[in-house]
Amino acid sequence: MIEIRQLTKRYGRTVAVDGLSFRVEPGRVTGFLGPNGAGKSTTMRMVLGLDAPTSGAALVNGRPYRSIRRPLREVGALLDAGAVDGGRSAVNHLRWLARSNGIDARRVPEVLERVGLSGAARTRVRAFSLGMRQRLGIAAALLGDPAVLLFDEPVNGLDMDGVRWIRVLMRSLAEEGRTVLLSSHLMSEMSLIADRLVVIGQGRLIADTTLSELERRFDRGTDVRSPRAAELAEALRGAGAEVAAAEGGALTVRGLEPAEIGVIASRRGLPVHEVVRRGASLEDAYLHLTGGSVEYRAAAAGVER
Ligand SMILES: Nc1ncnc2c1ncn2[C@@H]1O[C@H](COP(=O)(O)OP(=O)(O)OP(=O)(O)O)[C@@H](O)[C@H]1O
Repeated sequence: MIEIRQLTKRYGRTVAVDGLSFRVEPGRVTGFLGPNGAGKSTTMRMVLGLDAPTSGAALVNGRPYRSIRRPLREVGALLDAGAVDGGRSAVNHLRWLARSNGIDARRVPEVLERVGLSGAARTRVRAFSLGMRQRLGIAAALLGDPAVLLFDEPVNGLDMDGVRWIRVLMRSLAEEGRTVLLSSHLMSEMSLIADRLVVIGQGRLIADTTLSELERRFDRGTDVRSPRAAELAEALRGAGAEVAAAEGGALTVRGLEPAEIGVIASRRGLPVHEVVRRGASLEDAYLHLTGGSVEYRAAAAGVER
């Protein structure tokens, strides 16, 4: 479990994190989402004891990171996949990490296998692609078999296969009962991977929600086309739906599933020519939530004044 309590971090006049509070529970994948400069990395660095809070607390399993005796066994993290000595092979890098943290060297082939790098174990890291570096960073995070995992932008630069692979891995880590927090500035990626979302903007909490709750809140409904649209609209409203006129004479219906719309129409003998479930636009939801909190917009407003 990760607990962020009224966490604030100032760098001179910049407030990077501003009274932030949330919890990351075990057994699920939590996405930490926010535009560039929102304060995600700063928050993660404070969880990992790499930066001291100006006020408030970031706790791992109830304690500040710096008071944990064997941190790699409790918390694994990938912050910057580039921060590895390129002259070392993957296996040597991990062996060195294991040795300096009192971790059994037998973990090294296990984690290489888990991230799909067994075949490249002896290759020097400088020859690795970005995706392979990400995998190596994840292997390092898993080395101490920790219950809490943090990944900063783990899908950065990965192709669709890489994103899918990360999704499967993150889910399996959560299913093992671990606490998994991963950051991204892209809703499209987070919606594929996370089931809970903590959204921040300008260092503040904007939303702490589940993906399904967000989909429900930002549901765009179902478009229905009928030559007897007015009668159908009345029948659907009578069943509790919210009905609006859409483009080209169609109706946009919220509050009823397509199957329910079909049943109501057929009971009334009303012909239906088309039913299209539009679902939620999570990108719209994200823009709606973070609108106004984007750093460059705030900066531009400052220039205008
Ligand atoms: N060491 C530092 N010194 C001064 N300002 C900093 C420092 N680290 C971060 N900041 C500022 O704090 C704010 C939050 O930055 P942070 O890197 O935490 O955001 P982020 O959400 O991780 O963004 P990104 O998605 O771009 O990585 C930004 O305005 C950034 O410029």
